[in-house]
Order: sequence, then C-alpha cells, then structure tokens
Amino acid sequence: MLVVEDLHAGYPNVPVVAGANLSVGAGEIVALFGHNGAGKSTLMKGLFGVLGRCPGRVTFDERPVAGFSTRAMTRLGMTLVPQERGVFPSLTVKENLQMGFWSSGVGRATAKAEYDKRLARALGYLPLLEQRWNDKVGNLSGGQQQMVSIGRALLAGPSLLLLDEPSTGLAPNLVDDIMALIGQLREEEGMSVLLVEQNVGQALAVSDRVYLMKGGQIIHEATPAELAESQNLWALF
Ligand SMILES: Nc1ncnc2c1ncn2[C@@H]1O[C@H](COP(=O)(O)OP(=O)(O)OP(=O)(O)O)[C@@H](O)[C@H]1O
Repeated sequence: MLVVEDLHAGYPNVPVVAGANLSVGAGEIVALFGHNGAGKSTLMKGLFGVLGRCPGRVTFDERPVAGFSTRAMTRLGMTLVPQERGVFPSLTVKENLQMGFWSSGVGRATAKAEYDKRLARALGYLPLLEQRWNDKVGNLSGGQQQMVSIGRALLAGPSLLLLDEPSTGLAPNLVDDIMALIGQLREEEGMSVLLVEQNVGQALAVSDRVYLMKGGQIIHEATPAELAESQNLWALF
C-alpha cells in the first residue's frame, strides 16, 4: 500500500532523514520506534508532503506520490494525525470534524450520505466527540483533543493512517484505549496504520511489524516477537 524508498527529508539547512526505506501493507499495522530526535516525525511529514518535495520515492496504492501536497495525499486516502494534533482550538468539535471531511474532496452529489456514514462510524469509535459536539476544542483536555484529531482524520475516510505519537500526554488507560482503537480500525475497516509511539510495549501488542530508527535512518526491521526476544536488537536501538 505504502512504499518509501531512499527518502531524504529535513528542514532548511537541517538534513534529518537520510535515505529511509519502509513499507506498509494493506491492513497492516507498522510501528516506527526510535529515540527523541531520531527523525520519526520528520519521516512521517516528509512522506506525507508536509515538507514539500523531498528527494526519494513514495508510492501509495502503486501510484508515485512523492511531491504531492498533503491535500492530494488526503484525497488519495492517506491521512496524518500529527504529534501536535493540529486541531483548531477556536472551532467546535463538529466544525473540526467537518473540516476533516471536506479535506477528502468528496463530490457534492454524494457528500451528505458519505458524511453521515463516516460520522456515524467515527462517533461509534469515539463516543466522547458526540458528548462534546458543540464545545470549542480549545476547552477540551489534551486527551479529548487527541480524540478530535483522530476523529477528524477518520472523517477524511483514509485507507492509511499515519499516527505520530497519538498517546503523547495521555493517561495510561487512555493509551490503552488508543491502541485498542488502532486494532479495531484494522479489524473492522481494514485500515493500514503507520504508528510512531514511545509506549513501545503497548504499540508492540497491536503491531505486525516494527522499524527501528536512529540518526535519521531506519536501522532495523523486525516482528514484535523478534524484538521482544532479542536483547541484541534493543542494544542496536
Ligand atoms: N521545524 C524544524 N526545523 C529545524 N529542525 C527541526 C524541526 N523539527 C525538527 N527538527 C530537528 O529534526 C530532528 C529530528 O526531529 P523529529 O521531530 O523528526 O524526531 P522524532 O524522532 O520524531 O523525535 P520525538 O520522539 O522527540 O518526537 C531533531 O534534531 C530536531 O531538532
């Protein structure tokens, strides 16, 4: 579904990702682990088009998409939930979710039915959003804002979700909820997920495959079982 080859990404005069290769299959949950500053967020942003044209190849659903805008990526079915959440605090929950829906470029003719369908699904996964429907997002807690951010991404109707540290700042029980949600999205929607996460144990429990990143490079690929068993792999990391 997603293939990234020899991707270089960074910021003006700050090269960060130096030739990364990774893939995510259909319906697969892939975790990306690495220390602070390893380049995980930069890799996610680079492949999703946040950083403009980055050298390297990105293929999504067998289509070359390197250099596509984030809007174009979203329309094709890839959505990023950024670490900093990216919600609009002065808008209500409803308005934030509607923005997610419109970002996916659904034609007017089918918009109402499609919106209703996606919204019902998202609220099924994230019932809190319905309870806070007309509240300004800036008045919600950090965890609740994270739910809005994920809900907004779901309204875009993605087949691949890029989740950048979705559990940042969340209480342990909410981290479990987020991991359970990721598993549910795969089981019930067939969604693919690329997950950056510091809660390694909880992320391993839902992941099919894992990449380890260090110094801007992917240094190893493993299954959760291999990672759990091998002290050597952790030493690499
Ligand atoms: N906007 C920016 N401008 C310049 N340098 C940046 C910018 N954002 C990040 N960096 C640098 O890029 C490097 C990688 O950062 P990145 O956020 O990709 O790491 P990360 O692995 O996601 O870390 P963390 O787990 O702490 O989120 C860091 O050295 C950071 O200082």
